[in-house]
Amino acid sequence: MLAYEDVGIRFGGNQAVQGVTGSITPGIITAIIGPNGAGKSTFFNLLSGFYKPTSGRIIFEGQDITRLPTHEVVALGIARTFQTTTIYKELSALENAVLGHRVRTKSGLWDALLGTGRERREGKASLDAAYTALKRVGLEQQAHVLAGNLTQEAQKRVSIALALATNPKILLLDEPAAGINPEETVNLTRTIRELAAGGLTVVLIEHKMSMIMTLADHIMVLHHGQKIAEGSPAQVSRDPAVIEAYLGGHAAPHVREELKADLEQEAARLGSQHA
Ligand SMILES: Nc1ncnc2c1ncn2[C@@H]1O[C@H](COP(=O)(O)OP(=O)(O)OP(=O)(O)O)[C@@H](O)[C@H]1O
Repeated sequence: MLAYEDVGIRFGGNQAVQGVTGSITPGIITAIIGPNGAGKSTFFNLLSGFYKPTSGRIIFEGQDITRLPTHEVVALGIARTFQTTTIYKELSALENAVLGHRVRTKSGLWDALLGTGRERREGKASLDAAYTALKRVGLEQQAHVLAGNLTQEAQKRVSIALALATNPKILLLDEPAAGINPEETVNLTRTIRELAAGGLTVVLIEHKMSMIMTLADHIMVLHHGQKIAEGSPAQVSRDPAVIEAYLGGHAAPHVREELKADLEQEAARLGSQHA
Protein backbone atom coordinates (compact mmCIF):
# COMPACT_ATOMS: atom_id res chain seq x y z
CA MET A 1 0.00 0.00 0.00
CA LEU A 2 2.52 2.60 1.23
CA ALA A 3 6.10 1.52 0.65
CA TYR A 4 9.37 3.29 1.37
CA GLU A 5 12.59 2.25 -0.27
CA ASP A 6 15.95 3.21 1.19
CA VAL A 7 14.47 6.51 2.38
CA GLY A 8 16.74 9.06 3.99
CA ILE A 9 16.98 12.78 4.70
CA ARG A 10 19.90 14.92 5.68
CA PHE A 11 19.70 18.33 7.37
CA GLY A 12 23.09 19.91 6.77
CA GLY A 13 25.51 17.47 8.35
CA ASN A 14 22.81 15.63 10.28
CA GLN A 15 21.49 12.41 8.71
CA ALA A 16 18.12 12.43 10.51
CA VAL A 17 16.72 9.36 8.70
CA GLN A 18 18.82 6.84 6.83
CA GLY A 19 18.18 3.85 4.57
CA VAL A 20 14.71 3.00 5.86
CA THR A 21 12.98 0.35 3.77
CA GLY A 22 9.65 -1.34 4.37
CA SER A 23 5.92 -0.88 3.96
CA ILE A 24 2.78 -0.07 5.86
CA THR A 25 0.33 -2.98 5.95
CA PRO A 26 -3.23 -1.94 5.06
CA GLY A 27 -6.01 -2.15 7.64
CA ILE A 28 -3.84 -2.44 10.73
CA ILE A 29 -2.38 -0.07 13.32
CA THR A 30 1.35 0.49 12.99
CA ALA A 31 3.28 2.38 15.68
CA ILE A 32 6.62 4.03 15.12
CA ILE A 33 8.66 4.17 18.29
CA GLY A 34 12.20 5.05 19.26
CA PRO A 35 14.13 7.14 21.78
CA ASN A 36 14.13 10.96 21.63
CA GLY A 37 15.72 12.25 18.46
CA ALA A 38 15.45 8.83 16.77
CA GLY A 39 13.89 10.37 13.66
CA LYS A 40 10.22 9.47 14.21
CA SER A 41 8.75 12.90 13.42
CA THR A 42 11.09 13.32 10.49
CA PHE A 43 10.08 9.93 9.08
CA PHE A 44 6.41 10.91 9.52
CA ASN A 45 7.04 14.12 7.63
CA LEU A 46 8.57 12.07 4.83
CA LEU A 47 5.62 9.66 4.65
CA SER A 48 3.09 12.49 4.56
CA GLY A 49 4.98 14.52 1.93
CA PHE A 50 5.91 17.43 4.23
CA TYR A 51 9.60 16.69 3.73
CA LYS A 52 11.15 15.47 0.51
CA PRO A 53 13.76 12.75 1.08
CA THR A 54 17.35 13.37 0.01
CA SER A 55 17.54 9.69 -0.94
CA GLY A 56 15.13 6.86 -1.66
CA ARG A 57 11.53 6.65 -2.88
CA ILE A 58 8.04 6.56 -1.42
CA ILE A 59 5.43 4.58 -3.32
CA PHE A 60 1.69 4.72 -2.64
CA GLU A 61 -0.58 2.21 -4.38
CA GLY A 62 2.01 1.71 -7.10
CA GLN A 63 2.58 5.44 -7.72
CA ASP A 64 5.84 7.19 -6.94
CA ILE A 65 4.78 10.07 -4.65
CA THR A 66 8.29 11.07 -3.55
CA ARG A 67 8.24 14.48 -5.23
CA LEU A 68 4.50 15.24 -5.13
CA PRO A 69 3.36 18.42 -3.36
CA THR A 70 1.70 17.78 0.00
CA HIS A 71 -1.85 18.64 -1.13
CA GLU A 72 -1.59 16.01 -3.89
CA VAL A 73 -0.40 13.44 -1.36
CA VAL A 74 -3.44 14.33 0.79
CA ALA A 75 -5.74 14.06 -2.22
CA LEU A 76 -4.40 10.56 -2.94
CA GLY A 77 -5.48 9.47 0.54
CA ILE A 78 -2.73 10.10 3.09
CA ALA A 79 -3.72 12.47 5.90
CA ARG A 80 -1.99 13.40 9.12
CA THR A 81 -2.51 15.17 12.41
CA PHE A 82 0.14 17.28 14.08
CA GLN A 83 1.82 16.95 17.46
CA THR A 84 0.97 20.49 18.48
CA THR A 85 -2.76 20.89 18.15
CA THR A 86 -3.39 22.75 14.93
CA ILE A 87 -7.09 23.36 15.22
CA TYR A 88 -8.75 26.77 15.07
CA LYS A 89 -9.97 27.41 18.60
CA GLU A 90 -12.24 30.30 17.64
CA LEU A 91 -14.14 28.11 15.15
CA SER A 92 -16.63 25.35 15.92
CA ALA A 93 -15.68 21.69 15.71
CA LEU A 94 -17.72 21.47 12.51
CA GLU A 95 -16.07 24.50 10.91
CA ASN A 96 -12.68 22.99 11.70
CA ALA A 97 -13.64 19.75 9.98
CA VAL A 98 -15.01 21.69 6.97
CA LEU A 99 -11.60 23.36 6.63
CA GLY A 100 -10.03 19.90 6.70
CA HIS A 101 -12.19 18.83 3.78
CA ARG A 102 -11.46 21.98 1.79
CA VAL A 103 -7.87 20.84 1.37
CA ARG A 104 -9.00 18.33 -1.19
CA THR A 105 -11.79 20.23 -2.96
CA LYS A 106 -11.04 22.38 -5.94
CA SER A 107 -12.99 25.52 -5.17
CA GLY A 108 -10.71 28.50 -5.21
CA LEU A 109 -11.09 31.86 -3.56
CA TRP A 110 -13.02 33.22 -6.59
CA ASP A 111 -15.63 30.50 -6.33
CA ALA A 112 -16.02 31.20 -2.63
CA LEU A 113 -16.31 34.98 -3.12
CA LEU A 114 -18.66 34.83 -6.08
CA GLY A 115 -20.78 32.00 -4.67
CA THR A 116 -20.55 29.98 -7.87
CA GLY A 117 -22.43 26.74 -8.45
CA ARG A 118 -19.28 24.76 -7.93
CA GLU A 119 -18.66 26.49 -4.61
CA ARG A 120 -22.24 25.74 -3.48
CA ARG A 121 -21.92 22.08 -4.50
CA GLU A 122 -18.55 21.69 -2.86
CA GLY A 123 -19.70 23.64 0.20
CA LYS A 124 -22.41 21.03 0.70
CA ALA A 125 -19.93 18.20 0.10
CA SER A 126 -17.53 19.72 2.65
CA LEU A 127 -20.29 19.97 5.23
CA ASP A 128 -21.34 16.36 4.68
CA ALA A 129 -17.74 15.14 4.90
CA ALA A 130 -17.16 17.22 8.03
CA TYR A 131 -20.24 15.78 9.78
CA THR A 132 -19.24 12.26 8.87
CA ALA A 133 -15.72 12.87 10.21
CA LEU A 134 -17.05 14.29 13.50
CA LYS A 135 -19.32 11.27 13.86
CA ARG A 136 -16.39 8.91 13.35
CA VAL A 137 -14.61 10.49 16.32
CA GLY A 138 -17.77 10.67 18.47
CA LEU A 139 -18.15 14.46 18.37
CA GLU A 140 -21.42 14.91 16.47
CA GLN A 141 -23.13 16.25 19.62
CA GLN A 142 -20.48 18.94 19.97
CA ALA A 143 -20.38 19.94 16.30
CA HIS A 144 -21.33 23.55 17.04
CA VAL A 145 -19.20 24.07 20.15
CA LEU A 146 -16.19 26.34 19.71
CA ALA A 147 -13.10 24.13 19.57
CA GLY A 148 -11.42 26.28 22.22
CA ASN A 149 -14.22 25.42 24.69
CA LEU A 150 -13.83 21.66 24.28
CA THR A 151 -11.77 19.45 26.61
CA GLN A 152 -8.18 18.59 25.64
CA GLU A 153 -9.30 15.13 24.60
CA ALA A 154 -12.15 16.48 22.46
CA GLN A 155 -9.71 18.92 20.84
CA LYS A 156 -7.52 15.94 19.95
CA ARG A 157 -10.60 14.37 18.38
CA VAL A 158 -11.25 17.54 16.37
CA SER A 159 -7.72 17.39 14.98
CA ILE A 160 -8.33 13.76 13.98
CA ALA A 161 -11.67 14.78 12.39
CA LEU A 162 -9.85 17.47 10.42
CA ALA A 163 -7.65 14.78 8.90
CA LEU A 164 -10.55 12.33 8.46
CA ALA A 165 -12.59 14.94 6.58
CA THR A 166 -10.22 14.48 3.64
CA ASN A 167 -11.43 10.87 3.58
CA PRO A 168 -7.98 9.29 3.76
CA LYS A 169 -6.99 5.67 3.25
CA ILE A 170 -4.09 6.12 5.65
CA LEU A 171 -4.28 8.23 8.79
CA LEU A 172 -1.01 9.34 10.37
CA LEU A 173 -1.38 10.36 14.02
CA ASP A 174 1.44 12.33 15.57
CA GLU A 175 1.39 11.71 19.34
CA PRO A 176 -2.42 11.57 19.63
CA ALA A 177 -2.34 11.04 23.40
CA ALA A 178 0.15 13.78 24.30
CA GLY A 179 -1.17 16.02 27.08
CA ILE A 180 -4.28 14.02 27.99
CA ASN A 181 -4.93 12.01 31.17
CA PRO A 182 -4.97 8.18 31.47
CA GLU A 183 -8.76 7.87 31.31
CA GLU A 184 -8.93 10.08 28.22
CA THR A 185 -6.08 8.05 26.73
CA VAL A 186 -8.12 4.85 27.13
CA ASN A 187 -11.12 6.50 25.43
CA LEU A 188 -9.03 7.80 22.57
CA THR A 189 -7.38 4.39 22.17
CA ARG A 190 -10.86 2.88 21.75
CA THR A 191 -11.75 5.41 19.05
CA ILE A 192 -8.52 4.75 17.15
CA ARG A 193 -9.19 1.03 17.29
CA GLU A 194 -12.72 1.58 15.96
CA LEU A 195 -11.35 3.62 13.06
CA ALA A 196 -8.97 0.79 12.18
CA ALA A 197 -11.76 -1.79 12.56
CA GLY A 198 -13.73 0.26 10.01
CA GLY A 199 -10.98 -0.35 7.45
CA LEU A 200 -8.74 2.66 7.95
CA THR A 201 -4.98 2.11 7.97
CA VAL A 202 -3.47 3.88 10.98
CA VAL A 203 0.15 4.82 11.60
CA LEU A 204 1.07 6.60 14.81
CA ILE A 205 3.96 8.01 16.75
CA GLU A 206 3.40 7.87 20.48
CA HIS A 207 5.57 8.06 23.57
CA LYS A 208 3.02 6.41 25.86
CA MET A 209 4.30 2.85 25.76
CA SER A 210 1.34 1.35 27.59
CA MET A 211 -0.94 2.77 24.90
CA ILE A 212 1.26 1.47 22.08
CA MET A 213 1.52 -2.00 23.55
CA THR A 214 -2.25 -2.37 23.74
CA LEU A 215 -3.11 -0.54 20.51
CA ALA A 216 -0.50 -1.42 17.89
CA ASP A 217 -0.70 -4.51 15.70
CA HIS A 218 2.76 -3.82 14.38
CA ILE A 219 5.66 -1.74 15.71
CA MET A 220 8.60 -0.29 13.84
CA VAL A 221 11.56 0.93 15.90
CA LEU A 222 13.84 3.75 14.80
CA HIS A 223 17.16 4.57 16.42
CA HIS A 224 19.64 7.15 15.17
CA GLY A 225 17.47 7.50 12.05
CA GLN A 226 17.65 3.81 11.15
CA LYS A 227 15.15 1.00 11.47
CA ILE A 228 16.52 -1.36 14.11
CA ALA A 229 13.53 -3.68 14.54
CA GLU A 230 9.93 -4.33 13.62
CA GLY A 231 7.28 -6.86 14.53
CA SER A 232 4.45 -7.47 16.96
CA PRO A 233 4.52 -5.69 20.36
CA ALA A 234 5.65 -8.96 21.98
CA GLN A 235 8.46 -9.46 19.44
CA VAL A 236 9.69 -5.89 19.63
CA SER A 237 9.62 -5.69 23.42
CA ARG A 238 11.87 -8.77 23.59
CA ASP A 239 14.29 -7.59 20.91
CA PRO A 240 17.78 -7.03 22.38
CA ALA A 241 18.53 -4.11 20.00
CA VAL A 242 15.34 -2.35 21.12
CA ILE A 243 16.04 -2.91 24.79
CA GLU A 244 19.56 -1.57 24.33
CA ALA A 245 18.30 1.48 22.42
CA TYR A 246 15.84 2.36 25.18
CA LEU A 247 17.78 1.32 28.22
CA GLY A 248 21.16 2.36 26.91
CA GLY A 249 20.77 5.88 28.20
CA HIS A 250 19.44 7.62 25.06
CA ALA A 251 15.81 7.72 26.09
CA ALA A 252 14.20 10.30 28.32
CA PRO A 253 13.85 8.91 31.88
CA HIS A 254 10.04 8.70 31.78
CA VAL A 255 10.13 6.77 28.50
CA ARG A 256 12.79 4.43 29.89
CA GLU A 257 10.73 3.77 33.02
CA GLU A 258 7.55 3.12 31.07
CA LEU A 259 9.25 0.77 28.65
CA LYS A 260 10.98 -1.06 31.48
CA ALA A 261 7.62 -1.59 33.21
CA ASP A 262 6.04 -2.78 29.96
CA LEU A 263 8.91 -5.14 29.23
CA GLU A 264 8.64 -6.62 32.73
CA GLN A 265 4.87 -6.98 32.37
CA GLU A 266 5.27 -8.62 28.97
CA ALA A 267 7.95 -10.99 30.32
CA ALA A 268 5.68 -11.95 33.25
CA ARG A 269 2.76 -12.57 30.89
CA LEU A 270 4.85 -14.77 28.63
CA GLY A 271 6.27 -16.55 31.69
CA SER A 272 2.80 -17.34 33.07
CA GLN A 273 1.67 -18.57 29.65
CA HIS A 274 4.50 -21.10 29.58
CA ALA A 275 4.24 -22.07 33.26
N1 LIG B 1 13.91 20.62 10.30
C1 LIG B 1 15.04 20.13 10.83
N2 LIG B 1 16.24 20.73 10.64
C2 LIG B 1 17.36 20.21 11.17
N3 LIG B 1 17.42 19.10 11.92
C3 LIG B 1 16.28 18.47 12.18
C4 LIG B 1 15.02 18.93 11.65
N4 LIG B 1 14.05 18.09 12.06
C5 LIG B 1 14.66 17.14 12.80
N5 LIG B 1 15.99 17.37 12.87
C6 LIG B 1 16.97 16.52 13.55
O1 LIG B 1 16.75 15.20 13.12
C7 LIG B 1 16.93 14.27 14.19
C8 LIG B 1 15.65 13.46 14.38
O2 LIG B 1 14.66 14.32 14.94
P1 LIG B 1 13.13 13.92 15.10
O3 LIG B 1 12.41 15.10 15.62
O4 LIG B 1 12.64 13.32 13.83
O5 LIG B 1 13.22 12.78 16.22
P2 LIG B 1 12.03 12.14 17.06
O6 LIG B 1 12.30 10.69 17.14
O7 LIG B 1 10.72 12.55 16.51
O8 LIG B 1 12.26 12.81 18.48
P3 LIG B 1 11.21 13.12 19.68
O9 LIG B 1 10.80 11.81 20.23
O10 LIG B 1 12.05 13.89 20.64
O11 LIG B 1 10.09 13.91 19.10
C9 LIG B 1 17.33 15.09 15.41
O12 LIG B 1 18.75 15.08 15.48
C10 LIG B 1 16.81 16.48 15.07
O13 LIG B 1 17.59 17.47 15.70
